[in-house]
Amino acid sequence: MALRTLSAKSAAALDQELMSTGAFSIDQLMELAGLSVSQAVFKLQPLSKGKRILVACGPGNNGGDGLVAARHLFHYGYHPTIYYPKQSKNDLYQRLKKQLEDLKVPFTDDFPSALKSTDHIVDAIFGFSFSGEVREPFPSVIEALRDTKIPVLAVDAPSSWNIEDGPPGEGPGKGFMPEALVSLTAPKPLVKWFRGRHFLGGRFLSPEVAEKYGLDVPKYEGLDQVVEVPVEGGKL
Ligand SMILES: NC(=O)C1=CN([C@@H]2O[C@H](COP(=O)(O)OP(=O)(O)OC[C@H]3O[C@@H](n4cnc5c(N)ncnc54)[C@H](O)[C@@H]3O)[C@@H](O)[C@H]2O)[C@H](O)CC1
Ligand SMILES: [K+]
Repeated sequence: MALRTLSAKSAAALDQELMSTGAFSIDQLMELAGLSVSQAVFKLQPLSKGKRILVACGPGNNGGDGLVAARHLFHYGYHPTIYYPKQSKNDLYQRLKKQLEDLKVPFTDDFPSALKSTDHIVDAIFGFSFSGEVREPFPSVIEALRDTKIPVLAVDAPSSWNIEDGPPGEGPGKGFMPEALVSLTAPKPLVKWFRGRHFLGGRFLSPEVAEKYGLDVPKYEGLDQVVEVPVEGGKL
């Protein structure tokens, strides 16, 4: 049975509730999200299969999840490289960036070259607040993600997909189908169109909040922050 999904509006409302009555801070939520992303990478791309991970980060919190994931990946023994062309001045992102710089994690402006020397890609460009047509400088990046043979893990949404209606019928993201997706807290409606390996992260929700939003909480194993879940029509 397919997991219940959360619309973009409900996902934003849930985050707001977690940060108000739930008493979480944005830093905590992003840290947990990024930790889940890093564990999904570990499951898809064990160190023995290649350590070079290109993390493409967008301007919002989806990009922040990517920055956090990169830090964890460094400590697991991977060699992350960051593409982060639209950097926010916000203190949270600046601190995440500083933490990576202190680890000597490289930042690159040259996405096509970075793509030639990586084993896996994390798409942390846009999440549930994406809307409209992809604006510069991201169209060519989305096209490259669409065309590459290197596996891509999408964070919360394949970037450029409409959160409710799924893959775009035109534009750079037309035909973009990442190998894997890690949904944060709950899958978004776009998951209906997704064909690939699907992970869920969010092992911190209280039973009350899960019930209020009608969310399924699958069984996480051991210390895992992600669990692999079936895609619609697929089997595990
Ligand atoms: N619940 C959790 O586990 C958490 C998930 N998190 C992640 O946060 C994103 C949502 O973050 P938000 O900042 O609201 O938005 P996005 O990152 O999706 O994008 C906003 C960013 O992108 C720009 N933008 C929007 N549309 C376009 C466009 N067409 N072209 C170019 N740029 C565009 C917009 O201007 C903003 O700058 C969620 O998916 C999770 O990944 C959090 O970490 C909290 C906990
Ligand atoms: K994404």
